[in-house]
Amino acid sequence: MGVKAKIAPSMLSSDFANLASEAQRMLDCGADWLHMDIMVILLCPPLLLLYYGISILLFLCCCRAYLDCHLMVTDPLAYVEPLGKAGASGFTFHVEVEGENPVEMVLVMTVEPGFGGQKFMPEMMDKVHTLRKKYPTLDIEVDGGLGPSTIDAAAEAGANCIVAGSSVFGAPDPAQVISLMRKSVDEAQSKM
Ligand SMILES: O=C(CO)[C@@H](O)[C@H](O)COP(=O)(O)O
Repeated sequence: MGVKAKIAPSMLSSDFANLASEAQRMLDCGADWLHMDIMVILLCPPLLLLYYGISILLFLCCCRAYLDCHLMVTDPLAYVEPLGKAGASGFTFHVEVEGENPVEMVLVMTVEPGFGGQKFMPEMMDKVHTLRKKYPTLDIEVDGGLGPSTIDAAAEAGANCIVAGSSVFGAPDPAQVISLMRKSVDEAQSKM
């Protein structure tokens, strides 16, 4: 058995006016984590900012800080090479995956960030596959376009942390979607 599946509904697809109850609903449906895009507050009208800001602060109080590294769609995998190995170029930040202060998770974006409901980019799976081969115990997260029709591609490439917004919040039975995605990750991990 490889790494544990962690299913993280993206709160970007939730009802923002009821953030706390939406979060609880997802936890009741079996979510392991709740994914929050902080960029959302930049898009809020000023009067709503305070309300959302307080909600988000309360929400974050219940969260564990996670040391991670994001790979945007156009970011090369070399960003997460160990420091000494890849060397640091003038404009590139390299992040240690192994060593004294390793990252705990690498997030491979599978859409351009901004909004939910976008199409999954299967070509990003090469990054996931390469990372998984190199780092068998690393938490590898994918975010964007994940749902019942795309989960197998991500799971088979080696992703174990799954961020999913519209497929979970838009489902008549979110618990069933969460469970299906967990099963796909568990099955893929059991073969690794
Ligand atoms: O960061 C983002 C998009 O910017 C994601 O967290 C989305 O919220 C995922 O939504 P779906 O693609 O699953 O609908």
